Amino acid sequence: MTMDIQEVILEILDKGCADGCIQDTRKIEGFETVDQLQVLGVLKSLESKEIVKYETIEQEILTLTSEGEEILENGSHEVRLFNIIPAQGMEGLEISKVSEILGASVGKIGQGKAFQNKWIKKTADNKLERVVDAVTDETQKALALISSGSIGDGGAGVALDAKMIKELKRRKLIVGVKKQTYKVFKGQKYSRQVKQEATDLTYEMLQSGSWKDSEFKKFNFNSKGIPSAGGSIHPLLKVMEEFQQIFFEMGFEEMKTDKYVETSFWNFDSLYIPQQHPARESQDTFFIKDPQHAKSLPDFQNLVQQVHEIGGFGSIGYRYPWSKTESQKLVLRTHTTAVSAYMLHKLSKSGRKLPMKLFSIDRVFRNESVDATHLAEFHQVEGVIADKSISLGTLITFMDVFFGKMGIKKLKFKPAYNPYTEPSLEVFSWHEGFQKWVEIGNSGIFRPEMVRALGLEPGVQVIGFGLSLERPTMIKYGINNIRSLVGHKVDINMVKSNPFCRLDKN
Ligand SMILES: N[C@@H](Cc1ccccc1)C(=O)O
Repeated sequence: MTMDIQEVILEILDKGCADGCIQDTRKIEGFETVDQLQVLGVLKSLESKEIVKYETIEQEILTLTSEGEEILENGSHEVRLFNIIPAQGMEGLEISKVSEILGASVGKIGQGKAFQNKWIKKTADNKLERVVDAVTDETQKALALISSGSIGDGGAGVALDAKMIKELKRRKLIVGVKKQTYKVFKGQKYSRQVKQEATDLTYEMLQSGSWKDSEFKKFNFNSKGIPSAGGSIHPLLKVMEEFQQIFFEMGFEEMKTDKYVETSFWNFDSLYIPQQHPARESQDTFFIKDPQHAKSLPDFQNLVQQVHEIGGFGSIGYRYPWSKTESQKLVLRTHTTAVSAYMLHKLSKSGRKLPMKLFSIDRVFRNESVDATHLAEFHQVEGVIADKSISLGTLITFMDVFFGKMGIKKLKFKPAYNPYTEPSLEVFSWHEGFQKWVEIGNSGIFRPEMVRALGLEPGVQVIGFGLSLERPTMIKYGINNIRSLVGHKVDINMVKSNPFCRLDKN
């Protein structure tokens, strides 16, 4: 049977009941087979529109067991026992006869109860005699009440107290199941007709003016919302964006880093890295097989060659024969400093005003053995500043500000070596979580052999620093294997479920 639950409830409320409410939704005519959960759904929806109010009542529904049913039909054991004993004044019944007439179990329980109720007594010659005239079968009556579902109405005149129910349960004549039922009242906005609530203000409503009389569905601020099915931003990209933001805040311009293949010239020679440097060997660098060499080199190659071979700008150079073919070798760039060198040259040639503040965040490649924290490719975050009267103090102050914006307050610098910077500083930060100093980057003041050859004027200094993007991302997202962050083993769910993070947390 399909029944409009809402319609029935509203109809009853409309007619009005004793105190204007429905006492028990379970007792509504025709609701015997209706699931109260369905009723609850209707009540909730009506309540949200303030059409009804309701209270939940925890109710114990009692049902008879098969033994209970049997007693309902034949009477209780004790009454059946009482009934086979002759009336008062007459000779009693021999105990041994009891089980013959009633069966062992009924007889035994019946005797126990009848003695307890002081209905019978035992004579010296093992006979049972009545002590009272007549008895009423309270058990059977209680079961009849339970069976008819009229408990609580008090109609039959038998008080079915908690003690009796407990006793019937103990005797396994009834079982109780906890269920919920509802008491329903008219709400403040009670109406027989339920208006369909609008969920959106539409163009049509505005045009026709119907919005004035429309009821709008309330927002449910507790609703979690539907998880978005579309793309999510990878943690590396989120952290990248945060770095970008810091650079922009500090007045940096982003460099174009879309070429993974560079000449050795830009990757090494222009940075005053000698051609015999171990970083230029194939264990450290990926060389391109086809084509192996760039067709030409920039026009200031002679100056670079000269600085390497005999020096200049106050330097005596490395004093070795510089090879053009070596410089033409194509490589997968090992650092984005290749791009910084290119941009410093290009911008100073075009007469760009100082200071020049440039940054990049992009992929670099190193022929390293891969493990849980190293891949043959990673992302480098790099910044350079060219200006007059820049000193080591400027570099340190800059780093304090830059890393401070990421929430990294405690920095320590350690002297290091780079062929292209002097002095060079390794940057360490105090990691609260790990309770130790962690290396976060590398930095320095670019050597005159490099920046003067690139075309920067005398008196202009350039500071630079670089760090990996993966390291802070792994720390932030608690990822300890780099392969979970980059490459084919990345779990798409990890990408979807990780929120945007701010670098300044822990
Ligand atoms: N190129 C360096 C980073 C760096 C950039 C600029 C100046 C000093 C150091 C590296 O690979 O680690």
